[in-house]
Amino acid sequence: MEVELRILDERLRAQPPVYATPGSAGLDLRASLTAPLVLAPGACELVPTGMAIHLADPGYAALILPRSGLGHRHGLVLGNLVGLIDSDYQGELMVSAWNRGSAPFTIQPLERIAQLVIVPVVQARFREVEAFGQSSARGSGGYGSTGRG
Ligand SMILES: O=c1ccn([C@H]2C[C@H](O)[C@@H](COP(=O)(O)OP(=O)(O)OP(=O)(O)O)O2)c(=O)[nH]1
Ligand SMILES: [Mg+2]
Repeated sequence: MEVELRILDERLRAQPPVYATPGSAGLDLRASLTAPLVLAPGACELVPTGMAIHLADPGYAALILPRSGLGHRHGLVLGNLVGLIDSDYQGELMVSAWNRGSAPFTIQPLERIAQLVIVPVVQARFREVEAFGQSSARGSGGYGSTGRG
């Protein structure tokens, strides 16, 4: 699949967004910052990535996810938990960087802070009904209805 990409931060030309390994699902996103950004414990800041994509096809979306190492070891996750990039969004990709940890975390300029995963999407047609046409094994059971363990 080919996706249009705009580089908004010229420094990214030396470090373009690439899949780190042939099997990588995520494309690392860098912090388009000119100075280090200190995130106090609990702080959340919107960080630009210096790039924009246009998926164009409503059959796709992109998700912004935390990087595992930063999230687990340093508490750097996302203020929106997951970022959803619509196929018609053409603006700069933004990362809601949230320090959920107990120590300050400093984001360095151009540091890889999150990752982008492109996923297929189904836009359904919804047909209103009075009752569902088929019963299912689960029915309306949820929230632990199948028990624990
Ligand atoms: O982490 C994120 C999440 C969203 N976006 C951009 C792309 C997305 O297509 C747009 C809108 O996101 P969303 O629909 O999740 O936010 P909203 O609060 O519903 O805004 P809107 O009213 O613009 O749809 O913002 C980002 O750059 N980063
Ligand atoms: Mg929205």
